[in-house]
Amino acid sequence: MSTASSVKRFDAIVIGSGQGGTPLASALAQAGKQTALIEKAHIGGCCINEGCTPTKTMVASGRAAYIVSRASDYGVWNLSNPHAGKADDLSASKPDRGWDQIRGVVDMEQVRQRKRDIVESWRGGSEARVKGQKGLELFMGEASFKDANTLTVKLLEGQEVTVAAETIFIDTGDRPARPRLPGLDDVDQTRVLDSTSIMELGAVPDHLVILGGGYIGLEFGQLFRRLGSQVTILQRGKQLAPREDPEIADALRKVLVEDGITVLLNSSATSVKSAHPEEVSVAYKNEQGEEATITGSHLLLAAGRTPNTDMLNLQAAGVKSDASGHIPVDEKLQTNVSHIYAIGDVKGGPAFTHVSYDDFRILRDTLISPSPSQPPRKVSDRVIPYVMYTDPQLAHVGLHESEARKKYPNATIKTASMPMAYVARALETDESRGLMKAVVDDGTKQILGFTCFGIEGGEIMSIVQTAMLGKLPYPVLQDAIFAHPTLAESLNNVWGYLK
Ligand SMILES: Cc1cc2nc3c(=O)[nH]c(=O)nc-3n(C[C@H](O)[C@H](O)[C@H](O)COP(=O)(O)OP(=O)(O)OC[C@H]3O[C@@H](n4cnc5c(N)ncnc54)[C@H](O)[C@@H]3O)c2cc1C
Ligand SMILES: NC(=O)c1ccc[n+]([C@@H]2O[C@H](COP(=O)([O-])OP(=O)(O)OC[C@H]3O[C@@H](n4cnc5c(N)ncnc54)[C@H](O)[C@@H]3O)[C@@H](O)[C@H]2O)c1
Repeated sequence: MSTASSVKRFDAIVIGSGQGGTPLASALAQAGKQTALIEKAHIGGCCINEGCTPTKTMVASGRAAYIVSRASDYGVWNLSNPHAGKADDLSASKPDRGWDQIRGVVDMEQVRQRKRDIVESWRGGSEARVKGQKGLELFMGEASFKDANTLTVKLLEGQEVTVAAETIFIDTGDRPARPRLPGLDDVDQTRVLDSTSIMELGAVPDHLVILGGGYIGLEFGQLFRRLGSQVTILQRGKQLAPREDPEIADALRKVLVEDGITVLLNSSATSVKSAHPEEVSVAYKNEQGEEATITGSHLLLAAGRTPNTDMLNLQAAGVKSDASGHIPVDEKLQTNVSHIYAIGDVKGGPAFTHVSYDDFRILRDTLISPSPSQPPRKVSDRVIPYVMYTDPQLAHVGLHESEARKKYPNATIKTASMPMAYVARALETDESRGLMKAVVDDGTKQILGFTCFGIEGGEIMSIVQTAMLGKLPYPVLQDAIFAHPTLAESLNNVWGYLK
């Protein structure tokens, strides 16, 4: 290993090629700032390589398997698997929905290859854009602070370089958390999966036991059920998706149970062991407080994520992190050291690609091209939507009922819940599971929050989000002409259930 004696100086350094860091580095370079982008693994960060893109690509394969399993519901023979005979053999009327047979017709290697191809093409596109950007130098290696303006980069090829800048942006994201469970390190590690390694499986697991009932546990749980695995989800809390409205979370649980997933609530894992080489067992405290054990072929760890700050040597720069390792920031994304900013998941709070990208926009509007007429937006100004890609999707924007009542104690808060079974388009397509729920201030008629747990819930939610952005009162949607029979048309009716 050789150490470079000189320091390479830049106007700005971005650490991490995540969803905010990559466009930020390009925007800085385009604004004439000599910029360094340091990335230790691959361009595009988690979203493109291990997060949104690969998971949603695989979820599409799961959806195809689901539709095949339901072919007879639509009066269609199972063309994908002529050996199975009439699609009736896989019909929804069977208690197990024919999942074992589906497993027999799923080519997991092809599912994986389709995912790899899409990831590679997205990553390649991002890489080409970064490498083609004038004024932007890419360092492939791991960065750590030497002092508040200087970083050491351990390049992937082995050498070290030292870089320095007046302004530094941290966009290092997070990684799967590994719970401290006795026995976890002693079992066959090929049977212990995280959100990255599970997408590299070449065969469908027999029985996937999932630790955690949040986004990752639920998206993968339903996906692998649809590909033919037996699935058991162990969730510590009293509901799945703990931040959601309890009515919605319960509807989600019912859908997953209907799909044949075993959901164990109020169940906290206590240890892991393996009595047989092809099995992994999780001991847990069940709802009654008794010790119980669940045994599967594989264990997916989906119990949250750990911020990538431990390797940054933040103390050398004087940057504070909190007990969880996240870097607290102010309204302008500044850390406690004024020339060092943190964006994306590493700062804590909602961990979504669109939040990291919006962090970039806030910095662009504050530091690179401020508007002469408008003050820059602040972190607290934004309303954050999100979609969990279960099927049906669980999409939400704004406040939940309990949050609205707490935030506006003197307002007349009303809520409307409408089953998706009342939506013509959902019935026609036989995809009517779930419900939508709206929260309004009935004094001002403003929409405070909206959830759609239903087919294409993300798209329906985005319509309501647009109305909220424009501060449209709900009666405007109630009386709007929507084309028939769209899913959007349901936004005429939901407000009729307000109480
Ligand atoms: C399985 C999964 C599915 C997801 N699905 C969705 C979804 O559907 N929609 C959604 O909005 N969000 C989704 N997310 C979350 C989303 O991926 C993240 O919120 C988003 O990627 C965060 O972006 P970021 O900018 O914080 O950093 P990241 O994208 O995490 O990028 C950080 C980068 O920094 C690099 N790095 C770390 N430390 C260093 C260092 N010391 N030196 C140099 N480089 C370093 C890392 O290698 C990485 O490339 C998903 C996440 C996972 C895990
Ligand atoms: N569609 C999307 O936007 C999407 C998809 C995937 C991930 N993500 C992002 O990634 C983040 C991480 O996802 P995640 O699912 O790992 O975390 P999460 O925080 O959403 O859920 C983790 C769950 O694990 C449970 N848990 C923790 N320890 C446990 C234990 N010992 N036993 C049983 N249950 C336990 C928690 O109660 C919690 O419900 C999410 O917060 C989300 O922001 C987003």
